[in-house]
Amino acid sequence: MTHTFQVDLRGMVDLLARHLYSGPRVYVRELLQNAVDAVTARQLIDPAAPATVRLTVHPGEGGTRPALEVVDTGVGLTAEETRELLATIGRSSKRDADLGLGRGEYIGQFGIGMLAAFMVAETIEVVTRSAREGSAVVTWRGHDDGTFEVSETPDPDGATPVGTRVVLRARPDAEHWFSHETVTALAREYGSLLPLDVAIAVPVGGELLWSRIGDGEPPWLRTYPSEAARREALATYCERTLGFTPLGHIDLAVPLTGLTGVAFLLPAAAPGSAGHRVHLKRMLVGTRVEGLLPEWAFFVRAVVDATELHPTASREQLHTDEVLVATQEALAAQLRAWASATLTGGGALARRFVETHHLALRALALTDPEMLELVAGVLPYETTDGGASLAQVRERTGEVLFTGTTEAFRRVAPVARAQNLVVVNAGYVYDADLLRLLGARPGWRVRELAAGDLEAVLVPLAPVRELEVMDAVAAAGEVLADADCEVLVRTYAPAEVPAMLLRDRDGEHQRDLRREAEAADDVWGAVLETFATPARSRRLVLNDASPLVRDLLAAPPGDVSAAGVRSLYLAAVMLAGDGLRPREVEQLNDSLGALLRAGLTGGRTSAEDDA
Ligand SMILES: Nc1ncnc2c1ncn2[C@@H]1O[C@H](COP(=O)(O)OP(=O)(O)OP(=O)(O)O)[C@@H](O)[C@H]1O
Repeated sequence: MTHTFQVDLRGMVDLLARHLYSGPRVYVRELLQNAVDAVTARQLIDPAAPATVRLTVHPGEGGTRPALEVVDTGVGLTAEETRELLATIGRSSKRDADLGLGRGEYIGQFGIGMLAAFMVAETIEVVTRSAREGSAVVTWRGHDDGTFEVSETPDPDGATPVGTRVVLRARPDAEHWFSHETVTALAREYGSLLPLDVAIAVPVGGELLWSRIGDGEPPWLRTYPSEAARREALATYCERTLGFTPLGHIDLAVPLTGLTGVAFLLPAAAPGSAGHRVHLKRMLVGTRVEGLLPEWAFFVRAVVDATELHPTASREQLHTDEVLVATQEALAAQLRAWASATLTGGGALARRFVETHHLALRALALTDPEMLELVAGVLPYETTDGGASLAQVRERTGEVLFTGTTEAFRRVAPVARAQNLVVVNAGYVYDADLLRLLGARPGWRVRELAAGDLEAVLVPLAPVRELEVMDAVAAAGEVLADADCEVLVRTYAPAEVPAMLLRDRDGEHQRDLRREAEAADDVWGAVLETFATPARSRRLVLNDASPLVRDLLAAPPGDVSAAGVRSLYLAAVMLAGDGLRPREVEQLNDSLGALLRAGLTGGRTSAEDDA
């Protein structure tokens, strides 16, 4: 024997309310949408038929619950259809070629919209007269316990006009969803761009006046007396719907998916995309819809309307399919073309755009080579020669030398600046990738600053001085042997910098290898040894222009000078942005202790005291 699935309506409604829709508010959208779809269907049969939707809120009085009435001049339903469509969850006339005309023209398609109404209604009454078979008026009454009744009243003279009246009576816990203000606000929010005559009754001095919902034509499609007037109207629209005054706007159009709209430039940098305001067939889908624009487009928020994109079942996001992907690609190309034209053209907007959205521009530059060259020409970077674009740096020096972190930049900047070495601070997000890509482009030489670059511009000592300090340097080298650090003396500006630590990526790698070799067993250690070169990976460059260093080099070898060398080294490590390890903290304390005691005892160390 074959059985039919039973549906627990309360359970289904609970599921919808809690897990599919963002909340009961969508019930207004579902009603509006059914009315609009019904009117669309009637227009296809009879283009001369009236096309209106009227909403009336009936406040609860004298023990009755508040109710919302929606009357449309749509296609209506026969008795058969009401049984078939309204009482079967998942059944929709809009998907089915037999029952309707396929889903192309309609907003609905899933056959669950009516259920949404049960999130707030105890009973739903539908009184309808079909445009196709209009001899009777059908009344369908559904209850939230899952039961319904249908009755038919003959109406051969057509006293009741073709169309449908839906009345929702509030559930006791949902009466607040039926206030005039709430219904008006929700209807305006969802229906502001609907192309039909949709109006809500406003009680004025005991009378009801019809107030039209929405503007009908999207503001970006209207005609304006001038480009300036259009710009202003769009800015006002952006303020009203998105809540900010835009720096400017970018027109969007993808004919393939019937998409039109505008992307508004945010007036301040945003950490990521806040989503977009998306309409499908003029009905609002959501105010924070994801996936429409590419990820790098976080400098804009868009408002669009499309006919061929598909919603998810909740109708609050877009369904990710190939149509959406193709649309996203087309929109990405339009944003890129706008950015390219604006940046090339220069001017006030281009300046504000670069100033405000440099991070987004970096992200954009990673998406295509042409944008990369353009961004390299306009994006300001901090360099040791003041603010400049990468193209300007290349022009000045033939090559772009950069530090990969801001800490590294701060460390080398004073010395590099004093030596006229132009170094770019490429420490921001995306910079490393950007410079790597740029380096691979013809005509660009891009390189991360290496220890050798700085060393090369530091002035070597005169031979006589070199001889003078030779022993002191060798002694200092021994002090720092355990830190894997070589000691050099050079003269450089500014004299206030007594020492600096130079490191190579390569050198650091060698250092790691050596450490591993020490820890590894003999065979593996020997293999690693073959890769490691004996050179030290770090170099402490003492500045012979610094009086402090000159004193240190002139001091007799011993605990005090060793403590001095150790302190300079550890200070340089900290300045390089590296934290001290526990062992190094101990060494720093020991060195400071030695120096302090020497100072307090007039140059003698505790060892000498003991003797
Ligand atoms: N105002 C109306 N006039 C005429 N037919 C209606 C009306 N409201 C609902 N219907 C019929 O009831 C069916 C079921 O409606 P329901 O809102 O549950 O689903 P849907 O609109 O088809 O799809 P979706 O779940 O995507 O909203 C519709 O397909 C339509 O045929």
